[in-house]
Formats: sequence, structure tokens, C-alpha cells
Amino acid sequence: MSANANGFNKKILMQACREALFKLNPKVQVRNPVMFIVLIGSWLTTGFVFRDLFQGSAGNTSFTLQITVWLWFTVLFANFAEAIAEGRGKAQAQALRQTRTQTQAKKIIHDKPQVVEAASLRKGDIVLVEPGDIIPSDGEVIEGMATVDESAVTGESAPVIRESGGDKSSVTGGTRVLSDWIKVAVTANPGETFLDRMISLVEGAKRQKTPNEIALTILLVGLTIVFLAAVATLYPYASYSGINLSITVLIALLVCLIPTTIGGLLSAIGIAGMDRLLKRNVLAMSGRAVEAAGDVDVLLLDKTGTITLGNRMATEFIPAAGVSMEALADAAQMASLADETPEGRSIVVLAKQKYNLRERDLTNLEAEFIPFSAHTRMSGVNLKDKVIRKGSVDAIQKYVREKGSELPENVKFACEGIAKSGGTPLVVAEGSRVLGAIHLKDVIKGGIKERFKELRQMGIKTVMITGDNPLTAAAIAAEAGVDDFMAEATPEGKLALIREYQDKGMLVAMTGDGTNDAPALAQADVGVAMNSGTQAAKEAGNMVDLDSNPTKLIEIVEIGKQLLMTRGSLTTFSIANDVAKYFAIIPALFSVAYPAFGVFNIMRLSTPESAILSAVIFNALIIIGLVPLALHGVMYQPLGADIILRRNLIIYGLGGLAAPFLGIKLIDVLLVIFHLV
Ligand SMILES: Nc1ncnc2c1ncn2[C@@H]1O[C@H](COP(=O)(O)OP(=O)(O)OP(=O)(O)O)[C@@H](O)[C@H]1O
Ligand SMILES: [K+]
Ligand SMILES: [Mg+2]
Repeated sequence: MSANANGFNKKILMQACREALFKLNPKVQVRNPVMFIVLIGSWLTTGFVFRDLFQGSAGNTSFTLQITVWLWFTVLFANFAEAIAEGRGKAQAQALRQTRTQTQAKKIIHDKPQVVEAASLRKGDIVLVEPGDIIPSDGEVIEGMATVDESAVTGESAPVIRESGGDKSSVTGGTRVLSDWIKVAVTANPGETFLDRMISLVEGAKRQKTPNEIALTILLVGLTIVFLAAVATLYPYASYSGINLSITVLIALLVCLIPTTIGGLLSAIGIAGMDRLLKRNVLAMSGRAVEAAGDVDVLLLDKTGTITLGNRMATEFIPAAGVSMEALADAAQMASLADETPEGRSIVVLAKQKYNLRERDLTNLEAEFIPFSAHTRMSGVNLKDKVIRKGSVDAIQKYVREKGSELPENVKFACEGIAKSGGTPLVVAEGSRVLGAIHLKDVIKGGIKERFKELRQMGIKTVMITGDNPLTAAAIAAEAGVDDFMAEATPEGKLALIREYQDKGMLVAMTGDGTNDAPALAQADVGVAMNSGTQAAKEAGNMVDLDSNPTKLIEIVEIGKQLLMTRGSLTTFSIANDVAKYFAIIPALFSVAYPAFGVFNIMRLSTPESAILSAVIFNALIIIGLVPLALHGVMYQPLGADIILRRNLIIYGLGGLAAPFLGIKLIDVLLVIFHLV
């Protein structure tokens, strides 16, 4: 989705220029109070220019005109910054709208498919989707299985399988069925589908100021009021000293002193943060979620699929004493015939490869299959004459204990060995009789250890969560280098752990995909749902990863951090700038009346007018000059918060103090060269 809209093209730039003008509408502009003050100043000085033109000049019309032009530019540059940040999202929204063509749906009415408009579908309707059809709305597959091309939403062209039951049952409107057919129960009313939400999100239509942005805006408004008072008291003071400061000069002075730089770039910084996520195929439901990601203290990560590759494969059968290898393999396969988890499939394959066990005809078996659940940590099959279960060591131990038997010593021993090596042991039991163990192997992802090291440098704690036993968990945790782990976790356990950290005042991030994960996703400060996950999970989280890659949580945190750092750096720069401007201009203004001020007038600006005009021009240009930094974010490095703070204070604080002196002097020289003052 994002691949086609990278970078800025001419169209986006032109669009942003137009938008910058539209945003001059006072009703829109007032959302940005600092710029609203500049807008009022612009109108006032514009009035003075016209007064001078029609009534004859009382002062220096050329000066007033130049100040006026640059005040308008100040507002326009700020509006442009916001518009350009919104631009990419708008272009993407347009592309998405095109994919949402006038789709037709085959709605099942009285057991027969009838063609209706997709837009008429409501929650609970059942539709049939066949090869080549676009899935008309979001829903859950209730019957059948199909390969689906989700590239319209995810940009990923590899087809995915969607089927009823389990965690792969949710489908997204706008995607296309490639082969086979499915029946889908619609889960969204018109206008509320994932694609609709995505369009309004990337468009920024629903964008609201985040709490942090509101707090910063209040601070900026406070500073503006302080400077307004300062400039107002300057007037009588100056006239007392025999200096006649015109209203134009006072307005110009005010604009130079109030925090226009950060005021102008604040919303662009926020939008750009969401945009950076979108480029990585992550949809943030709110700016608040992105900010929270930047402040996260604890990352909860699943073991399987996040820290390990996730294709946990059966590699070995270890029979209990007195049980033949074939009997164990046979039972293990039988219990896995309908087990669609990667673990289950790999068991069937291993039994077939090693012991040449053929697949059986399921219908003749009269079997009732028990699917795997994270609660029971078991799966299996009930046959006419026997009951087979396979599952985690503790689950099977409990299961056979209830039937009055125990795990044989050699199985216990084998399981411990498997677990210590980082593998996952499964135990197979037929009734109360334990037949043996299965060794499931999984491999830790390359590079994950380095990522955890970076996170630690940023001061973030990583906790691995797994349904696996403590021994396996400890082995993998040590190998991957996480700070802590939780073994034999249930979905409730996850939820409780999140609350525990939150009670200590920490912000928690996690990923999840199952309906089981929904409560924890909702509780976490940053809950990233996998796009391949269930509808419930997607609704509970505050972000959706379209690539369904749980490792992306780490990138999300980095992007959030970068957003906060960018905002902090530019705020520092902006305020340092304003302070510097004060010391650059005031001596120039007063050195005429008070030659003693000349000592402070180190800048040697040519005239008081030139000083003020140069400062206004610098003030406007710095906004447009910092747009690229606001959009791309400051350089990011995984370091602790205090190191970053110190470094940014030096770079952006000192830089912000120095820049106006250099910039204003340079502009002053140019103004003189070109006879503009
Ligand atoms: N298909 C299955 N049939 C029976 N038992 C299984 C199956 N898959 C996993 N198990 C057992 O249940 C345990 C818990 O599995 P679960 O999927 O909840 O967690 P996990 O995959 O180990 O960790 P994670 O939370 O990282 O996914 C596993 O450790 C394993 O012992
Ligand atoms: K300013
Ligand atoms: Mg799992």
C-alpha cells in the first residue's frame, strides 16, 4: 500500500501550497494559537500598508510592506508544513478509495446467493465469495477455505489462506479470493469497515491533538502571552526614552519572540510520525498510541514467532519405557491429523517420513478432534475405543494424574533434556498411559539478540511470554538475551502481568493476534494487533500491523521514540532561538537612544529597521528550513533518555542560540547590498 506513495511528487507539493492558503481561514487557523496571533498581526500590518498608500505615508511604507509580506509567509510556511505532512496520507487514501470500487456481493438469502451492492451489506449478513471475487466487507469465514490476495490492503502480494475456525478466519473487505470459495459472515456496517477506517486514518480526517500536544500547545500559548505583555510594556518605555516604536515594529518584535518555529511545526511532526509508521505498514489508530510507543518502559514479546522463527517442528519421538517407537508415532500422528497448528502438521509429517505411517481416512474413524487451546495446552482426538492427548508436560501430567497415573521417569528425563536445549517437549498419552515425548525444535531469529541489546540501551525492559514450560523458556530467554520471562502463561496471566507493570507506573507494549489476546491488547498502552489475527484482536489493539510481523513492535517503539525526540529537539531549538532573537534585536532598537546599549549591539546591524526586518525574515525562513527535519525526524540512536536529553540540549539548545545571530547578520548584510533597507 505504501510502496506507491513514497517521497514527495510535484502533485503533493502543489496540493500542499493550495492547502496552505485554505488553512488561512481563521476557523482553521485558530487551532494553532501561536500562528493565529501571527495571522492577526499580518492583517493589521496589511491594513497599515493600505492606510499608508491611501492616506500618504506616516512612516516607512516600504518597511511596513516588507514586514507584512514576511508575516504572511510565516503563517503560510507553517500551514505548508502541516499540509505537506498530510499530503502523503491523502494521496494514499485516494489510492485506497480506488481499490474500493463498486463491489458486488453474493448475499445468501434463503440459502441462495443473490447479487446485491456491497454497500448495502450489514453486520450479520452472510455472503459467498468465489475465485476472482472481491470480498465485499469485513467478516469472519464461517465455511470453507480459500487463498486470498490481500495486496490491496497490505501491499504484500503473496496470497494467504483464510479458513473457518481458529485464528485465520478474519477477512478484510477489498481483498480478493484467488482460489476455492468461502462463506463470510459480515462483521462491519457500511462506513465502518477496515478500509473505511484506514482511509480516514491516513487522510488524517480524524486526527486529534494528543494529550502531549495539548500540553505543549498550552505552554506555547503561555509563552505567547508573556511575550505579548513584554512587548506591550516596551511601548511606553520606548516612548519615554524618545524612541517612537511603530505598531508594525511591535508586531514584528512579538512575532520574533513568540515560539513560532515549534508552533508552526508541531502538528507536522505528529503527522509525520504516523506517516513513518504507515510506511512500515503499521496503522496507528491514534497519535496518542504513537506517543505512548515512544514512552514505553516494558515490551512483552511472545516467544514463538516473535523471538523464535515460529515454525516449531517435530524432530524426534522418544517412547516411554516399554512402548514401541511405532506405537508412539502412530498415536502422535492420530492425535494430530486435524491439528492445523504448525506443531501438529509437523508431527504428522515426521511420523510419515520416519515411520512411513500412512494417512488415514478420517471419515471412517468416527473421530472427534479436540483442537489445541492455549488454556488447556493440549490437543488430541477421541476415538471409539480410545482417547489420545498430546500437550505440554504439565498439562499431560495433570491429565494423567486425574486418571491415577504418573509420567514415567524416562519421559520426564527426556522432556527435561529437550527443554534445557531450548526445545519444546510434548507428551503423548493414551488414556492414563503415557506413550512418550515429542521434541519440537524452534530456532531463535537472527539479529534478535542485538535488537534486545539496543532496547536495553534505550532503557526498555523486554519480557518474553510463553505458554511453554519454564525450562524451555529459560533456555530461550538466555539465548535471546531478554531481561525476564514468564512461562506457562495463559491469556489471563498476560493480562495480569500487564496490569502489574502498569500499577508500577510503567507503560507496556505488546503484540497479539488471537481472540484470547484481545483483553491484554486492550489493556496494554500500545497494543499491536496482527492483520492476520481475529477481528476481536484488531478491534482491541490501538495499532494494526498489516504485515503481521510481531517483531515490528521493536520498530514501532523506535518510531515513537524518534517522534518524541524530534518534538523535544525542535521545541528546544525554537525556544533557544526566541531568546537569542531577543538579545539580537533589542540592543539594535535601543542603541540609537542609548548609545550605552551599543556595547551590547555586538551584531552591528545596519539600522534598527534592518535589524527587525532581518529577524522577521529569519523567523519565517527557519520554519520552512526545518520542515525536512520535522518530517524525517531527528537522527535516531538507541541510547538512554538522559544521554539523549543532554546531547539534544547541546546540539539544539546551543545551536538554537547561535543560529539567529548568524542568520540575522547574514540577512542584514544582504538587505543592505540589495538596497532593501
Ligand atoms: N498443537 C499443539 N497440540 C498440543 N500441545 C501444543 C500444541 N502446540 C503447543 N502445544 C503446547 O502448549 C504449550 C503452549 O502453547 P502456546 O501456543 O500457548 O504457547 P507457545 O507457543 O509456547 O508460546 P507463545 O506464547 O510464544 O506462542 C506449548 O509450549 C506446547 O507445550
Ligand atoms: K519566533
Ligand atoms: Mg503459540
